[in-house]
Amino acid sequence: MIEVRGLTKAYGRTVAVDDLTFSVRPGTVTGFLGPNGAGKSTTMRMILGLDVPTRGQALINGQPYASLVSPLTKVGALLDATWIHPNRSARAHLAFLAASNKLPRARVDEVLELVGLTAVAGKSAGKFSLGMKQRLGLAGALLGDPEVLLFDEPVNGLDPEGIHWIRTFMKNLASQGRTVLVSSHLLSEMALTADHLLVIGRGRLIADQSTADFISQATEASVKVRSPQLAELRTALAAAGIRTTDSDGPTGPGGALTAFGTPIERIGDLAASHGVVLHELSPQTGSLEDAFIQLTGDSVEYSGTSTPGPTGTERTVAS
Ligand SMILES: Nc1ncnc2c1ncn2[C@@H]1O[C@H](COP(=O)(O)OP(=O)(O)OP(=O)(O)O)[C@@H](O)[C@H]1O
Repeated sequence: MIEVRGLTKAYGRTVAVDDLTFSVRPGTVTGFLGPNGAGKSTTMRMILGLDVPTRGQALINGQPYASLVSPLTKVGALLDATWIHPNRSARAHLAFLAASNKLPRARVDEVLELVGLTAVAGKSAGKFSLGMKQRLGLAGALLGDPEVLLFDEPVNGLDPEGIHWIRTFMKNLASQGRTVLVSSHLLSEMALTADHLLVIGRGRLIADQSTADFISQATEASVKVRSPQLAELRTALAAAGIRTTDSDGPTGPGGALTAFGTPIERIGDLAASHGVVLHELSPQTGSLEDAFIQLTGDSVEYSGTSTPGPTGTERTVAS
């Protein structure tokens, strides 16, 4: 369990983290989201005792990091996978970590096996691909078999297979009853990985709720309907006071509409009562990306226009 109470960090006049209070519970993957510069890394660094809070505190299983005995057995972290001695082999890197934390040497081969690096354990880590470095970073985080794990952007730059592997790996760690906090900008990936979300903007807490609630609260549920009798259906829905839009947009092939604010059963019943044939009737839920943009819009420190500037480059304006 991670508990953060009134956590604040100011760098001169910049308040990077502003009075954050939340708990990260065991048994689930908690996603830590926020626009660039929101304060995610600073928060993680304070939880891990790498930065000193200006105010407030962060506790791991009831204790600040600094007072943990054998901290690697309580909390493991992957903050920067490229932070490896380039000439050291994966096994030597982990053996060094194990020795400096008085952890059993046998654990090195166990964690290499867990992350699938046994076959390359003798190779220089400097020659590893980014995906292999991420696996080595995970192995380091798991060396002490900790209950609490923090991962900062663990899937950054990985290919789809690597992303899938890390997703499954994190879900497994949570299902073993561990506390897993993971930050990422890959929202479609976080929607698949995290059951719970902490969302921050400009250092402040915006949301602390289940991923499903976060999405449904910020986006409007709707129903997509495809029919060869679209005009009749549109008229029938309008007569029933149901708002619709053209699903395929002005340039699409037509034949489908989206109806808002009405249960799917009522749409189906109305179509049947007007003798309208349906080829599709499907519920549409908003995406995590839609919800994120909706709820963090005011917290984005630097936003770009989507219109290229006169030289063809994107204009960026501070909001
Ligand atoms: N050592 C530092 N000195 C001064 N300012 C800092 C320092 N570290 C972070 N900041 C500032 O604190 C704010 C939060 O930064 P932080 O890296 O925690 O955000 P983040 O949410 O992790 O961002 P990103 O998603 O871009 O990695 C930013 O305005 C950043 O410029």
